[in-house]
Amino acid sequence: MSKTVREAALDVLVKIEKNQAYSHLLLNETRKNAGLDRRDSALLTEIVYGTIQRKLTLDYYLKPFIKQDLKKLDTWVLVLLRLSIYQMVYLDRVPERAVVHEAVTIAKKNGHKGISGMVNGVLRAFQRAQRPSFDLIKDPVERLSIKSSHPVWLLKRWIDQYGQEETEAMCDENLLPAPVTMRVNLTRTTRDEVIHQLTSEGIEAVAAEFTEVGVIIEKGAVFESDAYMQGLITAQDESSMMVASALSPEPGMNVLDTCAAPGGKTTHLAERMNNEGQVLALDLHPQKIKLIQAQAKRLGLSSIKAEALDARKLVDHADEYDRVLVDAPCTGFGVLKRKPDIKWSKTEQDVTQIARIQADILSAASTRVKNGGLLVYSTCTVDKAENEETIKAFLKNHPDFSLDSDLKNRLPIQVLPQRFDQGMLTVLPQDYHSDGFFIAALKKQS
Ligand SMILES: C[S@@+](CC[C@H](N)C(=O)[O-])C[C@H]1O[C@@H](n2cnc3c(N)ncnc32)[C@H](O)[C@@H]1O
Repeated sequence: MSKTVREAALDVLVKIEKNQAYSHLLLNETRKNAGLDRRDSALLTEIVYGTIQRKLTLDYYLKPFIKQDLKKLDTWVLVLLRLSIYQMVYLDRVPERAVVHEAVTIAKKNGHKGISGMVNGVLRAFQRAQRPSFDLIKDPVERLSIKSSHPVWLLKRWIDQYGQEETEAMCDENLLPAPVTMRVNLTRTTRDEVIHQLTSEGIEAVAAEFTEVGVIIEKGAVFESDAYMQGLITAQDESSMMVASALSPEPGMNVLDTCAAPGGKTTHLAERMNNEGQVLALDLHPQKIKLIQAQAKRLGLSSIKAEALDARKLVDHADEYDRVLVDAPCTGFGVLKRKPDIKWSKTEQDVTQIARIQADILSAASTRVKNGGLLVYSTCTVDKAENEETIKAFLKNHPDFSLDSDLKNRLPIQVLPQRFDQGMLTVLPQDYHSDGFFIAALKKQS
């Protein structure tokens, strides 16, 4: 029997709550399998992401109506209440009566009469009551945490690293929908031509503001478009597009991309090189190599070669490269707009643990840079322990490398002065409404 949108949303959210899946992968799979039409598919995405994104606020709203500790509720009951309240508070187009009715129907199907009665009682009482003010929360960090639905430990780190004002701006930005951004494949077309083609296919697209190869999709199923199928565009955030500018590879060069899957930056590098020279793309996970190969094929980039390898083993290799990219695995705290479950699944210990892996990859990758060549380190996190501190520790142990202050001149945007520190750039999500990102350019002595 096929599922309704809310039943599908409940299934996805319960799995994510139990840390059994990543939201974007599970949502893609559910959208494919549940046979939902485009409208229901969009509603499913909105309910799932919205409920995860606003989890702490939703629990704050729920608490006055539940006698026991929320943690003692069955996971599916708590999640059902959260997703219902999310719709009542944040989705104007869904009538509240319909939300309550469907929640009660689902509760009846999944549980016993007592549970459906409780769900009915809580949601009806919530409907009648006034929402509690956040001003009732005395502690300022806790207040921001509940209001913006970010964990306290993460806020403390950000306030320490960026100050109160930037942290609040980052929290506000993280609650906004992420833009759908495409990169134009300049080996095949121009930005104007792509926008023209997309428009003729019924897709609303405009030139991106900060990068010369970016296109923002305002409406339409871009991944089903001919322009996408013909390899004229690739999904990529504007911040992430800056990495290729930082690395500035030239046609004919020998380039190494050490953490490459699914190939967003590898393909950008090959496009910038006009498909001349070679880009060797590595990734730890053999099953991800075919993702890189598929993208290279779709975009017509024969200069890309993809292989499985733990980048930490590069010390044992002999080849040297003009340009080396370490787009390191990271906590992903810069992409909370797109992947809100990261807020709840990652811990402070993860930051420390991943910073160690980043340092090891960077150190091994640096052995493959030619004299006078360039090494770029990037992440989609805003945590300084994974960014500036990783670079500073690297420079201490590698006196043959120095920060390349010319990075600023290669970037496609006017960088906010406070975000640039010698050869290191931090983009906060609120700066350009793009992903939070870090890029450091390191030059090896000639
Ligand atoms: C941030 S993602 C890379 C995204 C990619 N550069 C892009 O633009 O599409 C980090 C990648 O590093 C890979 N990875 C993790 N540890 C690695 C290691 N020790 N060696 C090589 N790749 C690794 C992960 O599998 C993941 O695909």
